[in-house]
Amino acid sequence: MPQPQPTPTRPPQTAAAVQLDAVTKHFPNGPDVTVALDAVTLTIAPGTFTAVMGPSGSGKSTFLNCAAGLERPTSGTVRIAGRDLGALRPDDVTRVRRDHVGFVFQGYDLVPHLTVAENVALPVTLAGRHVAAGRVRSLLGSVGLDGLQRRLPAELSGGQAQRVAIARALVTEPDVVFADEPTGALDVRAAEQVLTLLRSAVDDLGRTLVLVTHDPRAAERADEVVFLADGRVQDRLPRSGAHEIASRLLDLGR
Ligand SMILES: Nc1ncnc2c1ncn2[C@@H]1O[C@H](COP(=O)(O)OP(=O)(O)OP(=O)(O)O)[C@@H](O)[C@H]1O
Repeated sequence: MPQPQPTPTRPPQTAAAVQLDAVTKHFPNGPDVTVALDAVTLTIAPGTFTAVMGPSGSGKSTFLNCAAGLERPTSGTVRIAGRDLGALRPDDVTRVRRDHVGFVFQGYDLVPHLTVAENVALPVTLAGRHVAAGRVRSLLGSVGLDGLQRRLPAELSGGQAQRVAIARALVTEPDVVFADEPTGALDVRAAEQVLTLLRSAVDDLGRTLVLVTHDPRAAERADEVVFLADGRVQDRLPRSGAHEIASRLLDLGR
């Protein structure tokens, strides 16, 4: 008689790049509680670009911080690449973030005394690994910054600094890139360049992008726009023009 074979252990199935189930986040507010997120359930498919919009105070940054594993929800579950962050020890959450997630923020967040090349390599060097100089050069080339690797952040324009931040977010080949208002401080032309780069990270590299923005022109590049209001998902819109997105946003405020 053939013996039954043991079931092979498989890595977790990752039909979703990011999965939020009933995620709630409360903040103490004097004697009261602010409900920043209220039972948010959302699946973000791999290789897609999702824009998150909503009025000020609607919970966008809290959503991003919880979805990226930077903040722990009060209740509910967040999965990145199939890993339930709430079930992991803090060190393991850090490892999931390091291995699977890249970040781009409005303020670029470059280290001022490190060169452009050192800033790009930082997520890898912080993890105790080495990144080949050629890889950093080619990433800088792909964001249009050939030849700037020895500059310091203070010697860059805002658009250049944000492109360095994008190269840094991509250096670990993350599954998901979270971006919080990455074009908020840029003029129209630099913003267009940054959005084109982020879009191509999705289309050409297969990354998943989750972008918080107030700008309908940024959101019109997304495959889906998720509208938050009062900490809840109020509306979703498949790829749409800036006018349609702006009018949905206005409707939320009514
Ligand atoms: N650390 C905190 N402590 C207390 N309350 C907080 C904290 N962070 C956020 N909040 C509150 O949670 C709610 C959601 O805030 P959040 O920053 O997520 O909104 P947002 O949509 O990103 O706003 P904005 O567009 O103005 O940046 C707000 O009422 C805010 O005051």
